[in-house]
Amino acid sequence: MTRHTTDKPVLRVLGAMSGTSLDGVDAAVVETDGQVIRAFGPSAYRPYSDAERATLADALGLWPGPDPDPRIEAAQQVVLEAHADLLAQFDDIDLVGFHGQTLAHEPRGRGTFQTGDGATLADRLGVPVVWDFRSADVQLGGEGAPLAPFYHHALARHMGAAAPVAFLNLGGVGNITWADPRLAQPEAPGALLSFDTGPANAPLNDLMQARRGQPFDRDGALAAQGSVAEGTLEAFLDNRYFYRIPPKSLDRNQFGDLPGLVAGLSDADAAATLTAICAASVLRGMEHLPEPPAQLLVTGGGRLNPVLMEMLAVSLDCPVRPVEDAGFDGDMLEAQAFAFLAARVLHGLPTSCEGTTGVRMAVGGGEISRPSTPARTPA
Ligand SMILES: Nc1ncnc2c1ncn2[C@@H]1O[C@H](COP(=O)(O)OP(=O)(O)OP(=O)(O)O)[C@@H](O)[C@H]1O
Ligand SMILES: CC(=O)N[C@H]1[C@@H]2OC[C@@H](O2)[C@@H](O)[C@@H]1O[C@H](C)C(=O)O
Repeated sequence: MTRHTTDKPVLRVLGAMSGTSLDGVDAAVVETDGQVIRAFGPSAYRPYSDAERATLADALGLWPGPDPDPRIEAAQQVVLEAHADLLAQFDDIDLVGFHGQTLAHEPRGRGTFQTGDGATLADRLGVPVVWDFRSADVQLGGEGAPLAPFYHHALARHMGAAAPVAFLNLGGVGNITWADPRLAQPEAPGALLSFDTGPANAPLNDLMQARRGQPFDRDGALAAQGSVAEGTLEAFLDNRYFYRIPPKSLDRNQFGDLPGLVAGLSDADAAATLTAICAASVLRGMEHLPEPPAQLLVTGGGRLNPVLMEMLAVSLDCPVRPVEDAGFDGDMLEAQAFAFLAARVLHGLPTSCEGTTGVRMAVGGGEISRPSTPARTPA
């Protein structure tokens, strides 16, 4: 499919994201030339089974070494099968953007590691796959994350925004993007600033699993019954991460054992305090933005938590809204981002820059794997 909007062909790209919450794989189609969003296509979700999630959780924090590690191999297999299963359901796809599952992230140390073999996936699907999006950025001195900001910039322009917009993603970890749509190119100095804000849902999920045997605090129901332990919150906010100048990024468990920090509290107070820890991290992050945004658009599962959204709304000066208010899909926005980024990689365009990851020069990260045998054409 080759329709032209700018100087690059518009492709029908399928993006897939397996996030830090370990809940499942999101997949979504975007029609794009990597610069302009032509249309949003279908999407689908494939949850991990409890056994698959346990296999992934077992491999968190592991790095590939000289000898194969069976825990990493098992995680890689889970990621491959879940993606092959889900992505095969889509028709007429020109290109796949495959994020994989982050197992470890240490940009100032050992690097960044997303498990998932794009070459095998390309063979299985019979479609070219762009993958390993983060390594090149880290190799050039960047944080390797967040990478959705170039897509956020395209969304801000797509919605016709005339003033800076902030996008807040509340997944397992939180990240924020300040995007100025008045600048046409995302890599232009001043067009973007982004960074990870702190822990978002991951510690609350871990608490719910440990204390209630539930995967998350649905609708903030437990937190709504509790009170925030202000001393614990203050102690948490002492962390030097909040004083670091962005760009900056986080590993899922970099703040240590947060459920342990609230161990002495009742279930409800512990949930309220971990929810407040997420909101307060965002407030700290907002202080680093170049100027207050006209609005804060919230994506990711945390936007569905009314207690968390209320904590944000009462403390911020700008309107706080779910991305749906701007016509976007907050469940699929990151999968769409990796579709958009895949198109950029294929077209030789950058996917990160100094304002998004701190990388020295704008870089297009991602390996392109083409199927080694042509796709079967139906008889
Ligand atoms: N109705 C709800 N009420 C409260 N929390 C919710 C609700 N729905 C989802 N969540 C939270 O959102 C999480 C999933 O968010 P999301 O799918 O954005 O994460 P992810 O993509 O894995 O994360 P990341 O962006 O860190 O990679 C769930 O684990 C849960 O904590
Ligand atoms: C290393 C890594 O996988 N980071 C994820 C994680 O989940 C949220 C936050 O931490 C963000 O930095 C990033 O994902 C999003 C999709 C990003 O790169 O924009």
